[in-house]
Amino acid sequence: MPEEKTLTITNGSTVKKIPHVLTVAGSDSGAGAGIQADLKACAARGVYCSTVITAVTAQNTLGVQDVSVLSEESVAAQLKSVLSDMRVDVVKTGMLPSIAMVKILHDSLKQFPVQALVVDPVMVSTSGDVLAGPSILDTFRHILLPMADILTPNLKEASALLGGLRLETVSDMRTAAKSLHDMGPRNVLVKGGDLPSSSDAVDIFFNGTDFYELRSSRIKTRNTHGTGCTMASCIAAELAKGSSMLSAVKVAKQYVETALEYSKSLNIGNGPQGPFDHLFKLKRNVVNSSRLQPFEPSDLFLYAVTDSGMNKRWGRSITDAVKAAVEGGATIVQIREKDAETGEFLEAAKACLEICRAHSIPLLINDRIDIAMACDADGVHVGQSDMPVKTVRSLLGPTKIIGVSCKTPEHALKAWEDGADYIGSGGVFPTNTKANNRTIGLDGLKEVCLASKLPVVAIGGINLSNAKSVMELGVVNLEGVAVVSALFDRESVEEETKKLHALLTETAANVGSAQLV
Ligand SMILES: Nc1ncnc2c1ncn2[C@@H]1O[C@H](COP(=O)(O)OP(=O)(O)O)[C@@H](O)[C@H]1O
Ligand SMILES: Cc1ncc(COP(=O)(O)O)c(N)n1
Ligand SMILES: [Mg+2]
Repeated sequence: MPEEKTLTITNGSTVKKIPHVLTVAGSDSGAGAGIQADLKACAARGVYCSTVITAVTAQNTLGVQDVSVLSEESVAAQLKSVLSDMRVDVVKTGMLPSIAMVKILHDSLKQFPVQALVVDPVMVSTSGDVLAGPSILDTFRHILLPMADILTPNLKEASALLGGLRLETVSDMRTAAKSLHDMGPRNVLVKGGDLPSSSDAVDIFFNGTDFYELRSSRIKTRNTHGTGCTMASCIAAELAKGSSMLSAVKVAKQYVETALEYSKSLNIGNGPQGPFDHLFKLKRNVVNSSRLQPFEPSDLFLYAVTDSGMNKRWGRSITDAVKAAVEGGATIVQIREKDAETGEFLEAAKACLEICRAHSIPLLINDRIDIAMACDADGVHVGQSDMPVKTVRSLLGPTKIIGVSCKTPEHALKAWEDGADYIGSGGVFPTNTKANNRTIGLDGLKEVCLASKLPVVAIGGINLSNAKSVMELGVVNLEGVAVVSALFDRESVEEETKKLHALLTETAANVGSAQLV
């Protein structure tokens, strides 16, 4: 995951830093919500998660059968243990069942300040069971809300905090977001999962100045237990990675939607509200058991992109070209056929897929989502003017790899919000492979990498004589180089790939021992 990559040198040794969220919440024995949802959501987002347990609930898909509230001393001790030792970036709160616990949290955060506090004011479970009684409302209003960087109530919680205000429309949700903001939290997200009349799942985000209406399709599923906890944890995770608040909220919404879509027909328990699968990404291609590993940023190390014109010039078939690149050490292949007949392209893609599968490396298709779907390729690569990433994601499902070409930090941020897996950035150097392609240079590449939340592969005019200068940038998120001419416009594709692989390996060894910026 890209977020693990900040390397720091202390006394000559290399230390890995991982963003860290602490959740202060209740345990759910059914593991759909509460602490268990928080752990899974953070794991799915590549963030470390520590836990302070406030209560132990006996819960399943039918409802809440029992609640045991932990002692205040235990909660205070857990908070001290984690906060005094473990460098927490963001704290997320869920079930806080007593006034004293809110006060203890307040005092702990005064003593050990963190970068942000995400408050999910859990009061009533979706099954209708009370998790924190109305006597806590004043403490929430006067102590908890003013501490929050973001407050994420559902409709019932927003209504309770506002003294029973009726919330039935999106316009009511805006009014509620504004009134809650007046109580002190820096940002408010009123979640509309339970909005009765809406065919979309609509949330309202308010930052004190602007309102944002965040919409996703409403997934038809019984498996929505834990959506609120997951949403708040995912926001916390993205904030811990350094994201802005609006971006964190958008990513969290997209993540919940994708997880629900992927889990819509899961069947766990006999009750009306089931849990969903947070770790759906780990299941990539398991069904076809052809490529068991999920996408790894290191797959981008030596990225071979085929070119139909070059293959023609050298009298090679696409499959011969791909086979040579793979045998020379390419770590991922993209087939880019701008003028092939569809039937012919599909047959070639199937043959290339077999070669790549035999070597356990991913095969992506440039632009042609239909071809990728037809041959069950590992994913696609799209440009800024091709099909939008969100649409591609909905067509290909959550587990396929989606790459997108980005020239600016804004492109990079959007790619991440829309659910891409990596970005290609360039042209780094001038190139003849693509007409009218603006060169961004090493400086432009560096700027994109620093802004990106996704792994980056550099592309455009990269060859044996300049690849070293690209990798020596030593910038975070830069995982490798993508090459066209330097491999495929040559006599021996395999030899050229081997040479480039050796050069990249040597450069990576030198860069790896220096500090990343
Ligand atoms: N069926 C659904 N399809 C898509 N998104 C949903 C669905 N149900 C809830 N959500 C989303 O999940 C997040 C949690 O919202 P909600 O379920 O209202 O909170 P809570 O779980 O705290 O009651 C929100 O972003 C909401 O829009
Ligand atoms: C221990 C615990 N904490 C929170 C919730 C809320 O669940 P949801 O995320 O569906 O609002 C829950 N049901 N149990
Ligand atoms: Mg919910």
